Amino acid sequence: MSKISVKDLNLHYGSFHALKNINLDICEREVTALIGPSGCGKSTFIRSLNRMNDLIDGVKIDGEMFLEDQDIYQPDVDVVSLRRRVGMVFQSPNPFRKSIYENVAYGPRRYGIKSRNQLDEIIERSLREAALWEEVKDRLKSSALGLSGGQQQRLCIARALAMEPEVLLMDEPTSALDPIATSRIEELIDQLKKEYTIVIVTHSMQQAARISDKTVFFLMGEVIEADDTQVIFTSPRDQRTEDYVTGRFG
Ligand SMILES: Nc1ncnc2c1ncn2[C@@H]1O[C@H](COP(=O)(O)OP(=O)(O)OP(=O)(O)O)[C@@H](O)[C@H]1O
Repeated sequence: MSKISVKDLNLHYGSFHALKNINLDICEREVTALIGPSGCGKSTFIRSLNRMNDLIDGVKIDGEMFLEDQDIYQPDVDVVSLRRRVGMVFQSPNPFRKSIYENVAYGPRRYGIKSRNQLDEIIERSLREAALWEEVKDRLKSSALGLSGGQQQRLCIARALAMEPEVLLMDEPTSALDPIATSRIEELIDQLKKEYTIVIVTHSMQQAARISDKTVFFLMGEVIEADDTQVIFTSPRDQRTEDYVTGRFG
């Protein structure tokens, strides 16, 4: 079932046409990988899924983007609650200069949850879901900055999960991590897709092939091909997709 449906989406940064007529469905409880060469618009597209581009001066966006039955670009949409439904994890782990506990409690507190018991429950659930609980349960009050890079990234995932999102956007979440930390995050993504719809930008073809159900190939602001990951990597329809996934791209 389609969770997000994008229709004729165009995005301009000033006079630069960064996303060109994008039409795409993102399925519920699947991992969708966005691939393509540097500058093709992957980050721009993933940021448009929770209106993060609204924060940039001079951006113009046309088209429709439905999250279930709501067009998220309608003027009456509450962007704060949209970002609650569509959470985001960034390229470099960016925990706050606070304790592990307070990092995860930050969002729920801002939404007015004050009860210690309720917060404790949210923190434990989120850290468990992010496969970090066992490693940190005895030092929840210690600084998040004392964690390893991979643990910090799982903490950022826990922070996003604390808001009970429906969709999780991940922009190159493992590019700053070593292979072991990367494989832990990949295993985690595989678990999380049982409950969440996940969209991930990756520069690694192997990663896209390993973890995603669907793959979308972007080139110069256009979607060239979107299909089952297996199809994209074994029998793509477009020559440009084939050239890219086989590493022949100039
Ligand atoms: N804030 C901005 N203002 C103007 N142009 C921008 C802005 N952000 C991105 N762009 C341009 O839009 C195009 C797409 O950029 P984007 O970051 O989405 O690409 P990408 O595929 O994610 O690249 P990479 O893989 O290198 O991260 C690029 O040409 C980039 O220079």
